[in-house]
Amino acid sequence: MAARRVVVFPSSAELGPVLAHLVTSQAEKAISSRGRFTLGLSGGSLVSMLSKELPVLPDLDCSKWVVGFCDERLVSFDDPESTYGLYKNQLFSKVNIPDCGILAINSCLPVNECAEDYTCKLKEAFPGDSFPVFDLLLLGMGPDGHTCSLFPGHPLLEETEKIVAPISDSPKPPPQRVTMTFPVVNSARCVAFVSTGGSKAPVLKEVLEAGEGSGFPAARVLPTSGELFWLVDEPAAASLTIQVERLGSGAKL
Ligand SMILES: O=C(O)[C@H](O)[C@@H](O)[C@H](O)[C@H](O)COP(=O)(O)O
Repeated sequence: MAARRVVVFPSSAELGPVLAHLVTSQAEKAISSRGRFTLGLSGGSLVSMLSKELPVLPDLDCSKWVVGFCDERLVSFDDPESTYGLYKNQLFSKVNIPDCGILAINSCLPVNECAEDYTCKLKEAFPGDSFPVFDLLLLGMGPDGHTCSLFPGHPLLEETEKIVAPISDSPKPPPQRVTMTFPVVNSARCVAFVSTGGSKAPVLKEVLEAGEGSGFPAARVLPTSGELFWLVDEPAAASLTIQVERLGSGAKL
């Protein structure tokens, strides 16, 4: 595994622009070497952060982006709980990602079929990869240590074969979701967690300081050969005793 970087910002106001720069610099790198940029999005506070920061970047060109979802709630796209629906209204409407470059679930299907359908879409978008290799996955972490829709103690944590798994007993509503599995997450070239707020402090300490032994799903995100960033704010970092980097808004990672 490549080295992990834990970077602490005074608040999410300083973190946002640095995250946007990470996204665009990974995009440039990917497009110049492979002709496209594959990005996996998560919900939560990432939606508003990315929607605020990306569209204001001068000369942002997303015409070669392919965007998937690290997990998705199985609700219709016009439901306020739909991660796709939120991104559509807040981000996709403002940047030029081609419609064919957005890999969304089919929310009309029952959960098992929905996961199979999304698996097919990912396989088509990543021909030849046994697990899709995304250039960048953006992840959040809940105060319970979940990431994607991989929840503490859930059997899906042990999934080794599927690319996408259905879940119908999510402890966090809505109960029906589809999620990328750890083999996909850990195949990515770069993974960046964004975690802010004091409610994350105890779990962040466990995840970063006890690692996999903590048992928290977020601690199992250890890209096999990719980079791993933890971008956090001071309140989330309040209990950390490990060495961290401290950066402000003009910084580049
Ligand atoms: O599907 C969900 O229920 C959310 O998307 C959830 O998984 C979220 O990503 C994390 O709880 C982190 O949330 P924050 O980004 O708000 O910290």
